[in-house]
Amino acid sequence: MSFRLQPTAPARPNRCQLFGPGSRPAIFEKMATSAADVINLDLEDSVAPSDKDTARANIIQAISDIDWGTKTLSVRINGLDTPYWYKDVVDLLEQAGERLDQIMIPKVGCAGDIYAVDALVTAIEAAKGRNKKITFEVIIESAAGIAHVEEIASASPRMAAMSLGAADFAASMGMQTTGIGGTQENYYMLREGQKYWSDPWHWAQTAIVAACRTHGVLPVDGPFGDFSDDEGFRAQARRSATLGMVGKWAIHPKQIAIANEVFTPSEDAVREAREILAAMEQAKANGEGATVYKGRLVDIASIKQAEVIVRQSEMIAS
Ligand SMILES: CC(C)(COP(=O)(O)OP(=O)(O)OC[C@H]1O[C@@H](n2cnc3c(N)ncnc32)[C@H](O)[C@@H]1OP(=O)(O)O)[C@@H](O)C(=O)NCCC(=O)NCCSC(=O)C[C@H](O)C(=O)O
Ligand SMILES: [Mg+2]
Repeated sequence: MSFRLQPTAPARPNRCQLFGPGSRPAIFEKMATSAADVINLDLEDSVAPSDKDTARANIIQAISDIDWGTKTLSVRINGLDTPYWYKDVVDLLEQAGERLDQIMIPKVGCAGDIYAVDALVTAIEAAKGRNKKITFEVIIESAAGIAHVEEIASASPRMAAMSLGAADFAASMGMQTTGIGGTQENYYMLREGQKYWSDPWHWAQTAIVAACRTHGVLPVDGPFGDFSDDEGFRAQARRSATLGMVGKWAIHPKQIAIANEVFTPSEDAVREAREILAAMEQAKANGEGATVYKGRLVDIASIKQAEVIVRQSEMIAS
């Protein structure tokens, strides 16, 4: 371990982030009563330019009027390359109640983007005497974003979460696909005439996970566009969870249950983790740093791996 200890990410459930356009207030109550841990009310790409003002007003109203329970309540503002974002921040921070937890900043390209929003948010919080400090989540969805992913993760103490936005990311990278996440037909290895599909999102996901874990930020997998493909969504979510991501977006309510299932450690996984911890306690009592569990080596690193699973399950249960 480095002399500098790895900071812990915010201890909150973040298995599923449910999105809904700010221009469609009829679904807000349904979002609030859903099983998603995080709600993302959108002002950005699911809202037409002509609807931006109405969507902003709908969201401000709904933040106070609707009972959002214990969910993390987040609003996705417009990108810093648009004429909308400053008004999103000013109106939300000046007019929305204290129930707002978080702002999602899309298409971030460098730490300076976070700095700009932080400066504006900090000034309004002070001017308005807001008691609760707003946290930030960002979307990595451009070549610049992934190239500067670590400076972005450490850009502000407000940073709480970071997602991969597969659609804009693919466009920015010039990828030959119109799919949003999942298997891409032409991304395969060929051996003895057989195709073996690889995961084109893998490298960006691991870069995000490493940057987030270095700086105590939650790494999250973004959208999976084909909401009729449950098994494709499940497979993508399982890969993300295996890599260290804590959750995934839902762009349709039917994706929520699958995300919650995948990002909640199973009873078997928790039982096994607890057994490994017990085996290592016994090893320690015997003066040993390693032992055998179900025919395989477990050692001091295994304690940390098992603790990740136990901590996740305890945090979700609490
Ligand atoms: C995708 C949708 C437009 C589909 O809506 P709809 O046609 O109404 O779907 P259904 O008829 O199947 O709906 C069934 C019931 O569920 C309710 N519903 C629908 N959507 C939601 C929702 N998001 N939250 C809660 N409830 C919802 C319907 O009202 C129906 O209810 P009932 O009649 O009572 O049975 C729509 O789902 C939608 O708008 N989804 C979110 C789109 C969005 O926000 N996109 C932005 C995020 S993805 C992105 O931006 C890309 C990213 O940035 C990147 O670059 O990768
Ligand atoms: Mg996007």
